[in-house]
Amino acid sequence: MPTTALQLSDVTKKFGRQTVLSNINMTIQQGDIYGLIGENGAGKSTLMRLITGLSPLRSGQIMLLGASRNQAGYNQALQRIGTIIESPALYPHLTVYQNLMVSAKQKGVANRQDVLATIQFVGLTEKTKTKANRLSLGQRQRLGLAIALLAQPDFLILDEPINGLDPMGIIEIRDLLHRLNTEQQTTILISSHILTELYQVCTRFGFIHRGRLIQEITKPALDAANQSGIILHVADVNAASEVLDAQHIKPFNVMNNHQIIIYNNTLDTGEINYQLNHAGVRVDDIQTQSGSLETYFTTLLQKDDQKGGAAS
Ligand SMILES: Nc1ncnc2c1ncn2[C@@H]1O[C@H](COP(=O)(O)OP(=O)(O)OP(=O)(O)O)[C@@H](O)[C@H]1O
Repeated sequence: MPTTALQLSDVTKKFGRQTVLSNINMTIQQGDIYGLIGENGAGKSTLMRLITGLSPLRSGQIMLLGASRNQAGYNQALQRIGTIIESPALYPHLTVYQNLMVSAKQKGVANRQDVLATIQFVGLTEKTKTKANRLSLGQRQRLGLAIALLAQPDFLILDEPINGLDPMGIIEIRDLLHRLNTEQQTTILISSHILTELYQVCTRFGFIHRGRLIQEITKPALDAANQSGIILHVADVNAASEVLDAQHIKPFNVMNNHQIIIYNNTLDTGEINYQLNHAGVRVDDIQTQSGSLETYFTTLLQKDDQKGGAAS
């Protein structure tokens, strides 16, 4: 039986009259790398701030590593997590080593060897004596990650940790997270707008839209759902939809004025092309492809919008 690392039950958050999070129910098992996906303003950071105690919880329940958000034990649970929420808070005029030492002292884990080992782990050994304000954005992100890792957390909560990194930097952070997860069984909650990257890193996904968690799905289930897709570019999506309906070609989704996705790439594209042409619908392009996390996400949002979903 997997052990639950984090459980949110009916978590709602309001700023004034605006409901920013609405009845969030979310589960992260120990060992998960859980990707939190949502558009700008969907509520990802707010959720992470609630979990990490940076924002008061007034409605709902959060259980973190067995401790309830409303009880004293929660502070001990928080000591077992490492976080990057928004930009890592660094002392610009202190060196990499000094920044880490300050944090290590605050966390009660100040030990020169451990600090140096953490610097090495995130690939900053050459920058040990460099001041934080002389680091590149990617190096600052890595320093932030090093600070999060100092107390050897069981659980990492990372809000946009690969923001602004170059491709090599992204790969390095990906490897690092994989290593933490496999070698130290660290559970990870991570948000990013770079969905191709999240897809590579995560074992589960949660999709948040306008403050509601509209779906949680494991990577294998996502792959299964994503397996097939025929992308049609047509002159008239309404006419094309009628033909697809009439021919019982389904399921499909109209993506925009010119694009339809048929979620079944075992169908014969030549036959579909023929049927559409036969009905007088101009087909500009037709191709099969494996679905991406991005396609899955945008389709999910569109379906949710069609249902009229909103937090308030
Ligand atoms: N302190 C605050 N006071 C009032 N409104 C806030 C506050 N913090 C966030 N919000 C609002 O809550 C909503 C969700 O913001 P949040 O930062 O959680 O989104 P996000 O999903 O992290 O977005 P992004 O991807 O852009 O970082 C937004 O509409 C935002 O304006």
